Amino acid sequence: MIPVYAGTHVRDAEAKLLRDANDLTLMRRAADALAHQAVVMLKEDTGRLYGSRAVALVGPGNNGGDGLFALASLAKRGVHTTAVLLGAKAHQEGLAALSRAGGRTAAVADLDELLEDCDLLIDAGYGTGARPGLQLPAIPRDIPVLACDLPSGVDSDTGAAIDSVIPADRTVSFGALKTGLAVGSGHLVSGSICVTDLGLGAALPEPEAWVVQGDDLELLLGREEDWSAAGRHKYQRGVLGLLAGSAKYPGAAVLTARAAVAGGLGLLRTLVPDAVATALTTQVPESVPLATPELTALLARNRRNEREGAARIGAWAIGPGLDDNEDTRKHLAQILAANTPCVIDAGAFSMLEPGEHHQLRILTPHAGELHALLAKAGVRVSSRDIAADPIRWARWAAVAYDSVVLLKGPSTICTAPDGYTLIVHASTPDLATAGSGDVLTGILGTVLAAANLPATPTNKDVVALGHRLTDLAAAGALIHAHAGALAAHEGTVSAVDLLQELPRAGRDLTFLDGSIVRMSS
Ligand SMILES: NC(=O)C1=CN([C@@H]2O[C@H](COP(=O)(O)OP(=O)(O)OC[C@H]3O[C@@H](n4cnc5c(N)ncnc54)[C@H](O)[C@@H]3O)[C@@H](O)[C@H]2O)[C@@H](O)CC1
Ligand SMILES: Nc1ncnc2c1ncn2[C@@H]1O[C@H](COP(=O)(O)OP(=O)(O)O)[C@@H](O)[C@H]1O
Repeated sequence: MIPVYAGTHVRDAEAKLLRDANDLTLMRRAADALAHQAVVMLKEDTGRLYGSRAVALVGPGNNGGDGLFALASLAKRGVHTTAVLLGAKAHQEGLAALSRAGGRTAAVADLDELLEDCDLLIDAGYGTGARPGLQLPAIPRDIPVLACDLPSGVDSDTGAAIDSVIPADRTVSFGALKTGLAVGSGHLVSGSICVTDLGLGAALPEPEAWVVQGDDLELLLGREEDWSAAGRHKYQRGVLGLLAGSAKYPGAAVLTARAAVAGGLGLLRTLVPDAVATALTTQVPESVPLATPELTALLARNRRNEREGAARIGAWAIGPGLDDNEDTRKHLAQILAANTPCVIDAGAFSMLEPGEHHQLRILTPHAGELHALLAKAGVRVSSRDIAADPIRWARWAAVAYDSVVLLKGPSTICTAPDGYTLIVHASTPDLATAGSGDVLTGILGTVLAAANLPATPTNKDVVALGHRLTDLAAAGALIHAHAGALAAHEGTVSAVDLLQELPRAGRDLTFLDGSIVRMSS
């Protein structure tokens, strides 16, 4: 897992470490790392370094300073370098270094002409010190872009980006991975990220979150595989209850059920409306229907916390395709009252109330659903605001609903009520396809059922269990993302494609495209 820090915290840590404002130690280290990546990109794109052309957008602060020192180092290696000054002032020592190395400066008015013959654009306009109101020049899409610390106009604390942001092919981030590069638009416009260690170490506060990597799966699942695992019977491998589907959305229940079964579940018990029952039995023959009278008896046993056996449902997956009506409200109330760990999605949100409870819950909204959940809790925030600061609003909902929240999107954010946060990067934009979220709910249900969590956590272990639940949520998102990567490898991705890749995804998760952030020193 890679720790993530708010950009302003990294800036504070850098300031703490420097003896005075004229100390250029860190800036030189940052500029060296930037120049190194520029060399790599120029060689990759043009096959040469000497005689190639690099243009940098240079802002008035230290970010611009990094860019000027990096250009100077490129100029010394035979690259034609030009610094386009965005503001009235620029870093003085950086300008002097560039001039000594034979580089030149130009005004924004000259940019279009310079870009006609340019092998690399370095975006060293604005970094962690950017304030709202920036406007950047348009850059043709075919020019490779290297961002200095973060693409200009990305909020390093939240990931919000201005409309004129220049998407980078690569970003060299200094000191630590910043939140603004890990989530939101910032993640989408930063390309491949390389983090350069500036030795900030103890000057940094606690990380704000962690980005999960493919090989973290076992750690997150916390599976204790000993010799007895092979001797487990199906009830010990996990029994999941499913409350899902409606005449309007029968497919959602089928997708969730199929995902749960493909994830390696012991047994699936299904509570679905008649309109869905036949489809479910035909398409998921492994599932066993659960009638209403049997549900009441089962839940009574759950309340007594009997550990295993056919009679116990270890976890519930609730919501995909669910209709808000009297029957489902009754069933939902019964299930929630039994305090079994559960994952709650989609159609169940309209029937959920904020407030405290004694149950381990994972809520899995997308930004639109989070907006509605927060509105019900008295918090007025638009889906757009949520996309601009997803960690903040996911945390609000986790507190309001006393639940782990898994906020879906290009970066999936899993957060516990105490603020513990994990980020899972999507492997492919193709994951945003109808039914993909239903598949995720099935995966999460299976992960929960297999985890053998206590039905009623005591106050003492509520924080630890919140973290465990967050880890499991991230594990589910990771498997989902990896299934997406495998399916995308074959072509475009549908929810059924994801299902087909699930058995493999859980097993061979060693890397995830798009989630790898390289750390260098
Ligand atoms: N603090 C340090 O010790 C280090 C900082 N480094 C670099 O320094 C950057 C932070 O430097 P700064 O704090 O100087 O901040 P920036 O260089 O990110 O931006 C601040 C400058 O931009 C101007 N500015 C910001 N928003 C504006 C707006 N909307 N319109 C017009 N002008 C605007 C400010 O007036 C100021 O001159 C980091 O991102 C990183 O690139 C690195 O050199 C490593 C060491
Ligand atoms: N732009 C995106 N790139 C990658 N993954 C995305 C993107 N947008 C959404 N996702 C993922 O796609 C899935 C969609 O879930 P959801 O919106 O619930 O779909 P549905 O309701 O149709 O099943 C989630 O796992 C989400 O994280």
